[in-house]
Amino acid sequence: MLKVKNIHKDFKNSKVLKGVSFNIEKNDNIALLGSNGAGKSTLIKIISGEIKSDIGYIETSLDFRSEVGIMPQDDILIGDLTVSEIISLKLSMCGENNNNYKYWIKKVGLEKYSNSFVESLSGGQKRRLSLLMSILNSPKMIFLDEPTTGMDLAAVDNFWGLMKKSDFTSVIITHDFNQIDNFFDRILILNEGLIISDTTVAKIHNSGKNVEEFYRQAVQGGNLNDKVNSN
Ligand SMILES: Nc1ncnc2c1ncn2[C@@H]1O[C@H](COP(=O)(O)OP(=O)(O)OP(=O)(O)O)[C@@H](O)[C@H]1O
Repeated sequence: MLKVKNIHKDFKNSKVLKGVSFNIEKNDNIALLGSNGAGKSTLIKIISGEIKSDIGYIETSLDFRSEVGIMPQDDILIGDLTVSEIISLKLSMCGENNNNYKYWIKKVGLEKYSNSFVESLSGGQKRRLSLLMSILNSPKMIFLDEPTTGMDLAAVDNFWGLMKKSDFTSVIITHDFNQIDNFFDRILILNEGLIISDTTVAKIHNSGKNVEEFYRQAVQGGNLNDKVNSN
């Protein structure tokens, strides 16, 4: 569905991405893992077109306006609109005029805030609204950058429950290792500007590890694909 080809990105003298390549196939649920500052958000911003790469390109036949949903790390919302106004705005920007959003607004638990101003929402409610904005037109593929940050426990549970019941092809940046083994089927680890591991959760489990153990070893000891694949 989408190919990431040889992406390089420098900021001033710092080489953040040094040749990142991978493919996303239909129905993949990919956890994009890496330490703070590894370049995960930068990669998502390049894929979504928010910033340009220095070298490399993205190949896809998907229409980013209507078929791809992006939830950035920082909420990009308009405070002096109401929740229902910002939803209508987003739907018209996607070229949509349907009632699908009524389904999703309930799913993220914001239905009673329809007439509230966005600026009056709490941090966790704004995060839920950002999530809603990325999925309300039922895109084929979603990129979520640390979606559960700031959410309370019930909202976090609700989020993972919603993801499990939905059939988005997804790439999610998360540090929530409690959920990774249950939800994702594929793991990408970004380390020092490169993908050091692109493997399946099934292979990790077959090697007798959980994803957290695999991740810790990968970032400490380099590429573990071979070790997992040989088991
Ligand atoms: N606009 C920018 N100008 C200069 N440096 C930047 C810019 N955006 C990101 N960086 C730097 O690029 C590096 C990667 O940042 P990025 O936000 O992509 O990391 P991340 O893996 O998403 O981290 P985290 O897990 O903390 O969110 C960091 O060192 C950051 O300071």
